[in-house]
Amino acid sequence: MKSFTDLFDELTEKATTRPADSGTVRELDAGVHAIGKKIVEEAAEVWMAAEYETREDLALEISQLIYHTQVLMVAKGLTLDDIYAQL
Ligand SMILES: N=c1c2ncn([C@@H]3O[C@H](COP(=O)(O)OP(=O)(O)OP(=O)(O)O)[C@@H](O)[C@H]3O)c2ncn1[C@@H]1O[C@H](COP(=O)(O)O)[C@@H](O)[C@H]1O
Repeated sequence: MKSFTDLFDELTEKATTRPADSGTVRELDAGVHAIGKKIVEEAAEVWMAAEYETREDLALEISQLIYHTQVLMVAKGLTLDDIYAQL
């Protein structure tokens, strides 16, 4: 099982090593505007899943929202500590 920190470390590594088959690299290359749109899309899917779908569906949508949010963090050079400082 992967933790929030594990995923962030993995995405940071992908941004550095830039493997050709990485969706994260493709998303980073698409830019902040495109990543922001994914976040809005996933946030809406989280909302809809919470209202109308199963707990499992909701967990999946939340995981995707976390993923795209972390991609945005990497794109903008934010660290986990930058976020923890605001919690
Ligand atoms: N956790 C995720 C993850 N969650 C969501 N996604 C992406 O978000 C998409 C889901 O969005 P949608 O619901 O819109 O599904 P979709 O419409 O089929 O996707 P798109 O057409 O929009 O690409 C997936 O297709 C993935 O592209 C993720 N992509 C990668 N990860 C993890 O990130 C790590 C690095 O991945 P790579 O960079 O691809 O190696 C790995 O551990 C992966 O498991």
